[in-house]
Amino acid sequence: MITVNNLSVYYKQKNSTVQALKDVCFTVPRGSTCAIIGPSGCGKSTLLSVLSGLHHDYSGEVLVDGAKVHQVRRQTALILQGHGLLPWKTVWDNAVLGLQIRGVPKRVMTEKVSVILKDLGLWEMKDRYPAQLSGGQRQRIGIARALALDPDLLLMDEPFSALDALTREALQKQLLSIWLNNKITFVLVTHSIEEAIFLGQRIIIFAGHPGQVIEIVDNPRAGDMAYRKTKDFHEVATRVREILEQ
Ligand SMILES: Nc1ncnc2c1ncn2[C@@H]1O[C@H](COP(=O)(O)OP(=O)(O)OP(=O)(O)O)[C@@H](O)[C@H]1O
Repeated sequence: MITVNNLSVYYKQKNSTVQALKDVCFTVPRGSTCAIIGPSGCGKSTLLSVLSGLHHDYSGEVLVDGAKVHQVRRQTALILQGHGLLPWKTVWDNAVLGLQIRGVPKRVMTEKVSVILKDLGLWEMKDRYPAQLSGGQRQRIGIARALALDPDLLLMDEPFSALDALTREALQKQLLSIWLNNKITFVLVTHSIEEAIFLGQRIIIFAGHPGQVIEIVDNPRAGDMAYRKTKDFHEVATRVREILEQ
């Protein structure tokens, strides 16, 4: 689904240039999950901007579904940290926003968003405003809005970082069931080793300034709800921690 070859990104400022990524190479198979982890400032968010088509000033090759990424792609959804909710709109109005912008007929929109809100446990609160919800519920509206667009690729930038541990685990599981039911490809940027291992079948470890890939760990058991409590899980966690500490 994703092929990245020798990707380098520079941010040009008035009097200087910052290189954010250097010679990044990796692939993500269709329908699989991938976690991107690395220290602050190593270019993870920049990578998501490139993959989403928001940042197209790069060198190297970036292909999504076989096509070069040079603009925002219709079937790619991006969920950012702040979830981008409009505070003056209700849960329902926030969730249908993307479909409204695309001019989807009201009946189709209502059917689709109703199912998604029910699946995500947001139906009862559809007339509330974001300020009247918990952090986890707000994050789920962001996910609902993204899913309503029927993406085949879901990109997430630290979606659960502001949540407490239990809410975070509940949302991780919810994300996995969405993935199991919809078979979309997802790429998640995270600072949490646990989260990367629970959710990422491929874990891409970044380091440095400019950011480079230092290791790619295959983690095929990600996606199994019972994985977190296994010995394998803790072994992979130790390995990833050692690589990050190098
Ligand atoms: N618009 C910009 N202009 C100039 N430099 C930028 C810009 N955006 C990011 N950078 C720089 O590019 C590098 C990578 O930033 P990026 O936000 O992609 O890292 P990150 O790994 O996502 O960081 P964090 O984990 O802290 O969110 C950093 O050195 C950052 O200062």
